[in-house]
Amino acid sequence: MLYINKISLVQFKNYQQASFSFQHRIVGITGRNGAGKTNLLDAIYYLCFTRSYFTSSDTQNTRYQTNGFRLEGLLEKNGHAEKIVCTVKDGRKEIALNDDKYDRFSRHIGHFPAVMIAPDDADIILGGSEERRKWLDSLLSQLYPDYLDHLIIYQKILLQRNTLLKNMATTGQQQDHLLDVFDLQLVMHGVPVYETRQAFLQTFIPKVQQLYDYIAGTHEVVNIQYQCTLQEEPYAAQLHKARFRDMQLQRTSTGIHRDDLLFLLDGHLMKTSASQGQRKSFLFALKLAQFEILRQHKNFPPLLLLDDVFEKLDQERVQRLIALVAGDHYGQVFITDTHVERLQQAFAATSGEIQLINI
Ligand SMILES: Nc1ncnc2c1ncn2[C@@H]1O[C@H](COP(=O)(O)OP(=O)(O)OP(=O)(O)O)[C@@H](O)[C@H]1O
Repeated sequence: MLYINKISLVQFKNYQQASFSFQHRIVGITGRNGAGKTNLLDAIYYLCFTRSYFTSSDTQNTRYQTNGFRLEGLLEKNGHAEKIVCTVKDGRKEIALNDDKYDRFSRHIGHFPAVMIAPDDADIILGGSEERRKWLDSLLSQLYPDYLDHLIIYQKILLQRNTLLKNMATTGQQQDHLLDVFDLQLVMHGVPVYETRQAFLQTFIPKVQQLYDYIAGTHEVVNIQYQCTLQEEPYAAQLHKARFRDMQLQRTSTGIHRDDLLFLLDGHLMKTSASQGQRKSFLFALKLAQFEILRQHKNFPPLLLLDDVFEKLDQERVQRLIALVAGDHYGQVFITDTHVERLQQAFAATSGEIQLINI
């Protein structure tokens, strides 16, 4: 099991200094708009992922007019006490697990799995392909450390290759030998990422379908189509063929950095055809399926961070969601709402005892 027992925040977003202790499996966080409910969930997320769910800029995570922040979490994982400390000062970040500093933050990913469901998630459906890759990468990185390693190296090589293409255009100097080296490395690290994404989606889709039917309360066929240029022909051949075009474009036009996922409902593209309610149900199904996969893989449930769900779903669907997360195979659940009574009422019908924190 994974529990967070206490979190302390110093100069994190709107918090000057605060700590919160969590005694129950279900924790309700209430407070007026802008009180800092989402920021508290994000602090928990930060300790698990070494970054905010909402922004990659630590300046935005640092309280205005200060030069850094500190987060400390006391957790319990499978009976062992764990302490995570993250400090950011003058742009320098350090993360330590049980007082041991990480050389590479990516080593932390996957040890403290968590799933966040937040209002901005609609971008996964409505936004560009980058949003969908970001979501998929975050999930697969928690499952497979190798995946994250390949991805990090791939992105580094991609950047170098694109810089070379630009330099070649500026100087007029052909550097085929160097391009050959980059291409080889892109293949070495891109193909495993492609294979992992492809294989994962096969097992993932049935889970999303099952959860969609449950949350929506009706059956519509859900599908996720993986789109990758590597499906067409071997990557090495593709890079070779595209070299002239890449030189003209001054960027790498083929590879897993261009992948996309098509979300379909009854065969129609969700982005353009689904109703708002259908999209919301799908997002919950997607995130809860993610939770399910992580739970099976880790042998314990991840932390579940539910932000503003009452504003997003109608009462019937909220009640089905609450019944699900209050059940035994869910672990610690954090849920925010502006209305204390609404939160209490939602859990009243379940056996889950709720701790309420008003901020
Ligand atoms: N870097 C920062 N420094 C200080 N305050 C910040 C910083 N970033 C955000 N805030 C403040 O945090 C508040 C938003 O907090 P948060 O989103 O957690 O509120 P909330 O309780 O979830 O609100 P809602 O109910 O509207 O969703 C805003 O008042 C915002 O000005």
